Amino acid sequence: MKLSNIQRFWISFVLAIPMLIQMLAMPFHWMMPGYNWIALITTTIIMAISALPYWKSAIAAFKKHSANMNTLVATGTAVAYFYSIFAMMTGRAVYFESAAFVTVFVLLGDAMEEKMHNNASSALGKLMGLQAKDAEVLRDGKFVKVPLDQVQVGDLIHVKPGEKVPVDGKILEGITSLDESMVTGESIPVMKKAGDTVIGSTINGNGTITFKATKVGTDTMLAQIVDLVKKAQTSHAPIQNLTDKISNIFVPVVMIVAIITFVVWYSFIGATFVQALLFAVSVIVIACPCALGLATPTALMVGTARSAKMGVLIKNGEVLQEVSDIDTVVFDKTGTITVGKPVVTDIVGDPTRVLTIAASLEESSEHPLAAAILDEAQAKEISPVKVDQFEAIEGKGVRANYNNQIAFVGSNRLLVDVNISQEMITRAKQLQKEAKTVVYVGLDKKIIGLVAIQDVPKTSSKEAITELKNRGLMTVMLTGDNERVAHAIADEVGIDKVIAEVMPNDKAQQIKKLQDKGRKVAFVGDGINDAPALSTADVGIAMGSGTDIAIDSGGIVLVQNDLRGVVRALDISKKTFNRIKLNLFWALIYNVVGIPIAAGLFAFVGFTLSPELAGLAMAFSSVSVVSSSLLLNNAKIAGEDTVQEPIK
Ligand SMILES: Nc1ncnc2c1ncn2[C@@H]1O[C@H](COP(=O)(O)OP(=O)(O)OP(=O)(O)O)[C@@H](O)[C@H]1O
Ligand SMILES: [Cu+]
Ligand SMILES: [Mg+2]
Repeated sequence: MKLSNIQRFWISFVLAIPMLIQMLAMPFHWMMPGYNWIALITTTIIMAISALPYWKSAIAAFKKHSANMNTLVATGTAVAYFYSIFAMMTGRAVYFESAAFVTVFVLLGDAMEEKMHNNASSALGKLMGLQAKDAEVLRDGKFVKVPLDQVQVGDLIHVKPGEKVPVDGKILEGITSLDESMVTGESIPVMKKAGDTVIGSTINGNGTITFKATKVGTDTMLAQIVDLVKKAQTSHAPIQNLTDKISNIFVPVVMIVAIITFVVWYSFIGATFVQALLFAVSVIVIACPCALGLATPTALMVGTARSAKMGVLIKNGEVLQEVSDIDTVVFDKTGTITVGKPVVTDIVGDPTRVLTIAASLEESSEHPLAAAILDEAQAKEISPVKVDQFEAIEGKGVRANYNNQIAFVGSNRLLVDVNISQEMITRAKQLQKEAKTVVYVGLDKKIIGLVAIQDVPKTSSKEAITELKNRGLMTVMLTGDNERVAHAIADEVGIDKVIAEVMPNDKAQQIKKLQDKGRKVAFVGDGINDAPALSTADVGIAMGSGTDIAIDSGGIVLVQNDLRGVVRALDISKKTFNRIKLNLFWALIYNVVGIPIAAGLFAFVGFTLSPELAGLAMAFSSVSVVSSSLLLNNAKIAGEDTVQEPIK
């Protein structure tokens, strides 16, 4: 049977109670009958079930010629324990309580960490518990209730007012509002209609919908979020390497200091062998750097869980640490700053002719601009005609044979060797200044018209960018679109710098350029075609799209398609990382101050620490570090509109 740290703590604690009573009774000169034997037996059990793992780890480290925190715990407890056995056999005073209490106190820190871990995962468990138990699924022409695990991709599901959406899917019929706060952190219900995606475990408002299941079981968004947060919580932050390094130097140094303490007290000051030994043991115990070991993981655990509740998924500790150094945020334009749903606003030239040619060519394109043109054609009841030799020219447009003539639709980069009227050029510039993307439609080496397409900024973009600028960050827009359009949109949302007319493949290169200038860059994109840019940046922030959050290239995934998530990600990461630094500082300071006291430097003013008091002080430092991490739950984060239930 393997005991948990919490169990080991309680067993040791209960067993140590007789020794506690004896310690408290000491000033009254009361001696527990048979105390030595009671202490021997209880301490032996405590050593066997609670201290042994520390000893084993210390021995394993010793064999590899290294030392760790357990080396200190093991040495301290072993010295006190074996000396006491020797003392008992030779009729001297015993110090079993030192060995016992130090073990209890070290375990207190470990047990607290375990408890915190359990709570964090049960909070995640609660998130999973939000799932519906069953679903009303269409089977053999009728909607019937089936258990959740029998729902399959493609099933048609009926959701009534107030019910939970069982799995992820796409609405086929009905209009409703959904409370998605449990997944996205957004407290305002979201309107949903046919064609929109729904997320499993969200709560239906007062409409009735029928939707088609697209993701079930472990593929659902909620399952993915839980998975991601779990991984993040057990991940490593680079600053931890520093902790390990400190421990590596620290432990041998402490052992030497302990030996010096013993020698000085015994040989030079003339203390008894036992007194000198106790000073040395106190030094070893108070130096135990377990608070140092708790500083990073506990803060990481709270920080990542907290951010997940706000719809910001930070993949690991390394990302969290990187984010706190960021000084530049680069945004993709389409779909990131803008809504990503471009609409045709103006047509220059013969509208029917221009749209017919444009739509015929765009039919084979997957570009968002193509979708806008096709929507417009459909609205005007213009049907595309078949073209041949279709060719997509990346970052420029499309070309094809239209009625045996070469036709193209695209940016001004395609305007080589073609005739264009001065009037068209002027109109194009004008439209671009209105933040509209101009697409030229050419036929047989002549521009026959323009299509102006607008993609408006999201309402939240300006606020988010202002917040980022308030925090002293430089904001940059990166786009394949025309310079004038890019500037018009940048001005609208307050972006500092524009890098326009960038070929899709060069986006990563542009980020590299900024990095070469010494900038620490975060790139925000939709994760669909900006994977290279996302992975080149120091931190890649991928905007969630629909129900898919398994975006590999981003270090951070925003569940909501909203730039305010970037601000939150930044704030939480900074706060968590600062907390880690504060924790480390306290853990270190505490050892620096504690060791001289334990070594008896203040004995001349009558101030000394017995090993068990040193153990108590050490436990106190662990407890304060854990509490400090928990306080992250209460830290204020910008834009947090709901009162969050803290994760303990
Ligand atoms: N299928 C297309 N139809 C019409 N024009 C196109 C097409 N593909 C590209 N273009 C032209 O090339 C330009 C650059 O395209 P690209 O895909 O690189 O960037 P974008 O989607 O406009 O902007 P962003 O980089 O912000 O996503 C577009 O602005 C447009 O003028
Ligand atoms: Cu410790
Ligand atoms: Mg694009």
